[in-house]
Amino acid sequence: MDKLVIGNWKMNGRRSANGALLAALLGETACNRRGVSVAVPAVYLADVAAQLAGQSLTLSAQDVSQFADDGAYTGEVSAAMLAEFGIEYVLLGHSERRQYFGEDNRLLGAKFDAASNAGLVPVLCVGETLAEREAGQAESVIATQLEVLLGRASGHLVIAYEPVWAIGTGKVATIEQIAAMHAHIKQWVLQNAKGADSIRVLYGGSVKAENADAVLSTPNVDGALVGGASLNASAFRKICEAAEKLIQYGNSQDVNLGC
Ligand SMILES: O=C[C@H](O)COP(=O)(O)O
Repeated sequence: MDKLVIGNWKMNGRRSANGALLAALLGETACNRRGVSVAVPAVYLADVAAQLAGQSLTLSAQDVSQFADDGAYTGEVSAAMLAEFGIEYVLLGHSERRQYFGEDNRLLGAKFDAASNAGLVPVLCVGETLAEREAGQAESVIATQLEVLLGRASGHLVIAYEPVWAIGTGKVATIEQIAAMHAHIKQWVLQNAKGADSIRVLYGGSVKAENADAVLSTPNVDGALVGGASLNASAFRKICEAAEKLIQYGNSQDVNLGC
């Protein structure tokens, strides 16, 4: 059973510290393997791509331009440019980008198409705020965010469920909350986005070394999107080890949704 782990560095890093962190991760078989990736700030892509050359740990991006073709889009980074650096996954619609940059379904649809057409694997991030959850709106909010996939689902979909109230707070969602929402997401995709060959749903929101086993062994959790802990080699290694252990021994609790 695959357990994808993506470390999202967010807007963190300096060249020397990045090199030391990656050197530590590359020395760990649990981290330097297919199924583990680091999403780094765009300015460091060349550095990191060079250091990861020939390694199994892969490079991912945190965003991509909605404009597919080169042109007068100051400050943007196109999917074709990312593809030149061997990018595997590209995060789309992270809650921080929705919050600070107003990313909505229309924009994310264009980003999704640009990424897919360039051969990158989009990771569509969805998540509700605490107010939405407390109002009983969590599943409807997620369903609305998933509508980006309408007419676009094909190949191997990756979705990251990241309850906004669990990001960076140390307040990880309960296993029951995670299990319920991951099943909801997979059912929604099965019913509304029938073109998908497969769907993986990652959990993100205060995943740490101490909770990784429980989170990753939750039904319908296919991996983790890790923020803060990905900046610490020891913590990230322990999360990757938890994922690797489950790959070896399997996790047959997942609901078979036939996709
Ligand atoms: O992309 C990662 C998520 O925002 C989770 O971040 P966190 O692990 O620091 O809570």
